[in-house]
Amino acid sequence: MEGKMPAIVKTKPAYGAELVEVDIPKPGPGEVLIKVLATSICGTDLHIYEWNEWAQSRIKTPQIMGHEVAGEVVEVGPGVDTIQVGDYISAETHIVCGKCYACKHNRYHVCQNTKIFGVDMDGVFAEYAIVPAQNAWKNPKNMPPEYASLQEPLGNAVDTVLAGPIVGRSTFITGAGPLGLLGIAVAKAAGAYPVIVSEPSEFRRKLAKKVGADYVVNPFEEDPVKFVMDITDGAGVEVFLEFSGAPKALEQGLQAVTPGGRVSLLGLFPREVTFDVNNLVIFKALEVHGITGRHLWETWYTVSSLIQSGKLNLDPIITHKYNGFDKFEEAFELMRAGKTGKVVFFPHKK
Ligand SMILES: NC(=O)C1=CN([C@@H]2O[C@H](COP(=O)(O)OP(=O)(O)OC[C@H]3O[C@@H](n4cnc5c(N)ncnc54)[C@H](O)[C@@H]3O)[C@@H](O)[C@H]2O)C=CC1
Ligand SMILES: CC(=O)[C@H](N)C(=O)O
Ligand SMILES: [Zn+2]
Ligand SMILES: [Zn+2]
Repeated sequence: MEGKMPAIVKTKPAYGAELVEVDIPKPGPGEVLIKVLATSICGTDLHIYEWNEWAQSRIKTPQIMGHEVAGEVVEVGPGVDTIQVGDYISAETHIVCGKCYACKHNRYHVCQNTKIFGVDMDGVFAEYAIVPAQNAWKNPKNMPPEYASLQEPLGNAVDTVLAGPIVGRSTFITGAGPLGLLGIAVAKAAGAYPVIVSEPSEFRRKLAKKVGADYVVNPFEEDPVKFVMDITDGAGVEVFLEFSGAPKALEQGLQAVTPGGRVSLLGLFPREVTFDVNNLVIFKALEVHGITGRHLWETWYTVSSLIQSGKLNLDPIITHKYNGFDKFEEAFELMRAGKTGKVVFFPHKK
């Protein structure tokens, strides 16, 4: 395929990005070219857009942004025999080596040589994009592209929620950003009850209720730990899921989880965190899980089945849909202001 295409490019090592015409890429050995049908913004894209400390340490400009995607394969590179033209795919963002100690122990999600597209190489905020064939995930033809694009972050949420037993378990979630909202949807679909959500943004507390949260609390106005204890008759919750990356939320969640309960930590903290490990973890004998990426490939099977089951209440989470990329700056600013759930672009819709 020859020609030019619009793409959202991090052109300079500074705040923002630009919509520019770039060459449609050619798939190399082991790669496929997809027509991007839907692509969604992740919190990591926002870090890159804002050009925070982490982004400055990791991103090489100029680079096409984005890593959440659903598309149709339009060209395959040399040596590709698992994927063919016409396949409808999404993509695992972690490109793993298959050779390191972690990969040899089937822990691909923590491969020591992970490269992430849209982070370490050109991404998918464009009309066409390159995906390594080893990272392609085939979608059922009837899965809406906006749902298919959400499978990657849904994978983070699934690994967070389903790190242990959840059916009938009382659950406390801190942070109802896009990922926390997906976590609420997964927890409810998996039978957690009650699901109690702590979130300072009123817009996102309302979204959390729409997605299925049983209780919501504003941690900036009332003590979420007391709120949880009142609901659980002083026992605390069986499960604490951290989706905010706020140090205070972490401490509150560890106080709110019942002794012997379990904890999943997905949120990334802005700096090192100090808290009373002896009394909040050790003497409570908590089971604590660090969550990153997605288990390859079982998490993708779980996500796809959950979406096809119709039990995931995703529609309230997709708050903004844009045809083309023209209004991408509006999209990023709204997300930055915490006034969105998931934001999806449809590059070919006019
Ligand atoms: N471990 C991993 O593999 C990945 C981790 N992440 C991280 O997961 C986190 C969630 O991602 P997004 O939803 O996109 O982030 P986000 O920043 O949009 O959402 C975080 C939410 O936490 C809320 N919050 C802030 N302080 C709080 C407090 N004290 N108590 C309760 N809620 C509070 C904010 O209002 C916001 O709605 C981020 O830290 C992100 O960097 C994202 C992708 C992958
Ligand atoms: C880097 C990312 O934001 C990505 N969603 C991931 O799972 O690693
Ligand atoms: Zn992401
Ligand atoms: Zn590896």
